[in-house]
Amino acid sequence: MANPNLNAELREHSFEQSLRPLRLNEFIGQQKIIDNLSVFIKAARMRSESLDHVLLSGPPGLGKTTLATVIANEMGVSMRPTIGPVLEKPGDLAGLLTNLEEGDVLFIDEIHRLNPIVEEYLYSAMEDFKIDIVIDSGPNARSVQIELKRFTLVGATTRKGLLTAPLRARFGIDLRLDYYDTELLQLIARRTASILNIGLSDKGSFEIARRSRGTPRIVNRLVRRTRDFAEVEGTGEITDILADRALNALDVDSNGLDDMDIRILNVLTELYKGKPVGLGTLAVAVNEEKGTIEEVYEPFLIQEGFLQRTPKGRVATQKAFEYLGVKRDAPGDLFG
Ligand SMILES: Nc1ncnc2c1ncn2[C@@H]1O[C@H](COP(=O)(O)OP(=O)(O)OP(=O)(O)O)[C@@H](O)[C@H]1O
Repeated sequence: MANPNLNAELREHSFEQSLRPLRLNEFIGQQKIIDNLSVFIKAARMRSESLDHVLLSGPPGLGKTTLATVIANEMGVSMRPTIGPVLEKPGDLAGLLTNLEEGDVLFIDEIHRLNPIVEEYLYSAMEDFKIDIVIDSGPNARSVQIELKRFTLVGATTRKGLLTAPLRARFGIDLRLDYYDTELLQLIARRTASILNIGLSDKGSFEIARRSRGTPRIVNRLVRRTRDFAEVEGTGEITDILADRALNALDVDSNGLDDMDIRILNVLTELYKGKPVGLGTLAVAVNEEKGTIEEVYEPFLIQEGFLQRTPKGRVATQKAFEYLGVKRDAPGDLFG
């Protein structure tokens, strides 16, 4: 039987693909990264060399996969995508590497989740464009060196801190993507609306942008969802009033906090009353995975000043108490 979650994921994936900027000049925002990349790409092309290996880090949905595609397109080469944990054994990596053409981009998403043994093989591939693989086993086992064509590894990670030092050191270009401001997200919303062929007023794009957690992927999702409301209920144009109604119906609050953000803050303010809470305890309390809390929810809540990470655990800030309208205990009672 068809898996409805899988179908929804596939639809979401092909929707994302259709909106992906393909060239540097279509990529909105992250100006410093784009300026630097265009110099590195131009220089590599002038020397007819492959681009140096690139590490892209930052929270999900900010454009790491998109940038890897853009890099390949600008270099005029193909991109072979894979995901760190999919490469279970050195042979999986060798298979990929030996199929690359000169200058190709190998994109490894979630590179912090590479199997350590596979990672070791990657070192010599990145540095010397060679890998040693062991063939046969027992007394016949022997190591064979395979020469690779020069390629560019683009690694993406939401958790740069988890990368080992030797792997990090092998990337010549190290770029960190940051959350986008509202103005840039408005541009992205307009671009998406025009691709989807739906009207979007200025105020409508502002309403969507400011409620998108600084994230292009969320802008795109909200444009698509508000379009449904506009088509079914309205005049076919996304206005601020319609966007507000649609986003409220989708449980996206006026600051872009969603249901899980609010649950996390509720646990920290109401249940633990501003005391530090360990990640594991928090994860159980909100019924979400630790990694998802760390990679998806916390960075935005920290950036917006709702949550702090302390050595003793996660703590809600005064702003969080005020935002939720939760009364704070007197300071003397705090750690009692
Ligand atoms: N700067 C941008 N301009 C326009 N659209 C963008 C931009 N950055 C990302 N997007 C859009 O946002 C969506 C998500 O981007 P992408 O998949 O590249 O994010 P990611 O950082 O790789 O996420 P993850 O870490 O989850 O893999 C894509 O549909 C892409 O088209």
